[in-house]
Amino acid sequence: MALAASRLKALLSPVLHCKPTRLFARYNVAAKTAQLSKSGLRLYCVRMDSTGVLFRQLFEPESCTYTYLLADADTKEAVLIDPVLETVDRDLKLINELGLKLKVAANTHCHADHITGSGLLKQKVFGLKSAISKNSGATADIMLSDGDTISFGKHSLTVRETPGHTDGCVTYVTGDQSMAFTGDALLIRGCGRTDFQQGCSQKLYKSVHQRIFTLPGHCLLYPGHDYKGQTVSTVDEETKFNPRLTKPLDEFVKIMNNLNLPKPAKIDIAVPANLLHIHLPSGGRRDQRSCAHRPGSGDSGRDLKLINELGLKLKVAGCSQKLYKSVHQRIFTLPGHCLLYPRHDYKGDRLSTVDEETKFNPRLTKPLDEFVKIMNNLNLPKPAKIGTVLFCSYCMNSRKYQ
Ligand SMILES: N[C@@H](CCC(=O)N[C@@H](CSS)C(=O)NCC(=O)O)C(=O)O
Repeated sequence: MALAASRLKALLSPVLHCKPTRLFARYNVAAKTAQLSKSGLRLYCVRMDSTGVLFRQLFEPESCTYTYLLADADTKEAVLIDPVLETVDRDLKLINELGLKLKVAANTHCHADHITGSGLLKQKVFGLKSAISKNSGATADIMLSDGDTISFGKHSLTVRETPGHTDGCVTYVTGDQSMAFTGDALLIRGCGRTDFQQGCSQKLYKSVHQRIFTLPGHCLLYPGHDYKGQTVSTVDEETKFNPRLTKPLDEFVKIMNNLNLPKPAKIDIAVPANLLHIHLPSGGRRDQRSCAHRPGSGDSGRDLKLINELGLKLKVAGCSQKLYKSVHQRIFTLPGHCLLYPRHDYKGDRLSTVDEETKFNPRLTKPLDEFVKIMNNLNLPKPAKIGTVLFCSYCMNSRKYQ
């Protein structure tokens, strides 16, 4: 019993050791053992202050990602920061159990190591809005800029742009500046890597020093990941003990240039999926072509293995009916003289016109049923890189997302 109590105290120390400011004296802090993972015991924190912010820190063990749930205890309006695809059902169960109304799924950035849960959540929660920085290159219902706020009941989160790990990284700060959700800009005693996705050590250093370390010293810092079982820190702690960011800029840059971290295992899938499907079919950009241009496409065997491991169903087939409707309603309705530039051509034709295609396209001038038959009998070999490239159309077609 005594051992359990001392262990709990040790686990809670980052929270309990915060300066007991007037604000914190009002916090009722409790913690509950939540999950066991590779790296040991995990917590999720339960905090409610007298102003009525309900808070949960949730953990996804495979990518070591933290998802944060914040809600107004009176109105029950809630925001979920950085949901992960694999834990959407767990998060929704908790949200329902607590009787909350999830309003916004807010991403701190376009993740490279896991697929955001925003899209799937949008399928499951009527009226839910996704949010991400306008600098992220991704699409969402709410495209955030510095200083924007996300409200939940009488509470809000303010957006601070903190680029460096990626161009579109933001930190969400509670209205009273008692908590900040730093995504991958600042990790506990660490920081996000800067070796891909527009990463820039100089930018990251400036972001952390100017936009995070300038918050009140007692401000609790909640990172996007932790790989060692740490759950929370404070501005005071990180300005004193962060082994990278307490260094002068030139030393920081050297450290970052020599991290030699392996690429995240899911980067080839996560980045395109997150860029294109921050919100999935209910309105996201459905541009399959873009997938081919995302960095890192390559090992389709590995990607297929991962898709299987994730229990996803790869359904790469398009839908002839949808395509027919799209072309007839959205392309053939353009002016007859409109020049059409295809994405690919295998015969050397570089352009056509609406007039020409409506008259001479051997497939699309046919009635729908004939078109479907033609399409079902093309018998083309699968593109060599299908595992990587068409992951995105998987997202568009899988029943899971429809
Ligand atoms: N092994 C993990 C990826 C670990 C990793 O690279 N984490 C990123 C954040 S997710 S892109 C990072 O910035 N780490 C910084 C650090 O110092 O660890 C995987 O394969 O997913």
